[in-house]
Amino acid sequence: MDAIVVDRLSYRYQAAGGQILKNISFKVAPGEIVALIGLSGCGKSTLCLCLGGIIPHYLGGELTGQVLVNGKDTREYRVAQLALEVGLVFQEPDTQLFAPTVEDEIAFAPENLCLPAEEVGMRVSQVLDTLGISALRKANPSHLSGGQKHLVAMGAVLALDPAILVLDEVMAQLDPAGKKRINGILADLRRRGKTILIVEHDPETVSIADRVLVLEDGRLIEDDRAVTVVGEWESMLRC
Ligand SMILES: Nc1ncnc2c1ncn2[C@@H]1O[C@H](COP(=O)(O)OP(=O)(O)OP(=O)(O)O)[C@@H](O)[C@H]1O
Repeated sequence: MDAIVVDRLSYRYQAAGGQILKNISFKVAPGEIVALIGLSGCGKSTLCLCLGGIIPHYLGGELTGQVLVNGKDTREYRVAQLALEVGLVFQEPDTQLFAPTVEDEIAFAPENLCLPAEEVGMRVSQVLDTLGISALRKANPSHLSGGQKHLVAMGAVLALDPAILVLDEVMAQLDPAGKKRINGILADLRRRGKTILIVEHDPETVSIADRVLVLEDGRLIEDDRAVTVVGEWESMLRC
């Protein structure tokens, strides 16, 4: 079974305006890392919100076509149920972080599932270790750098152990060393069987990806192996 199936997806926000996503179809196999690139405003974040069910459940609007995550139609499952399948890390980590410490932040979702305290503690330690942020355990998330906040937000979703991760520009605020570190983390997560869709502006950051999807004005214009498309994309940017 494919991890993600997007079939003829079109979407228009509730507010007046045109279609943001236009007849998009693609599939992602389990364990694949797929990069989604495209110019600002082309609809990348909107597509991420569709994958997590935030669209249409919270934002309404007009959605046609189908989105399946691990076989679940996002229209038929609640966002909380979908969160067990898809971990969504938003572009602005501040919208996701609210707890007084990093460990509370990461513990929040598994605690909400009423998992035993011992299991929650184990998940928190594992996630901190995977992301290399054990030293930040007692830190206040609001005092961290943008890049560290993204790691904590990623930790909060990884604590639910979803099979699919959707990362919306988590590397934008990182220096080259930080980007390299995230690429290492993604490679590690892939080894553990996770499927990852990562949105980035900068094609350089998607070197880890098996495939690149290119979105232009709400349309999927490329779905190809990374090497070819990144080369073409870079030349487009140089024009
Ligand atoms: N809640 C909303 N209501 C109405 N229009 C919206 C809403 N959110 C985004 N849009 C519009 O949808 C279009 C696509 O936005 P989106 O954030 O998905 O693009 P993006 O490719 O992720 O851009 P960026 O790379 O700058 O984050 C934009 O024109 C944006 O103004």
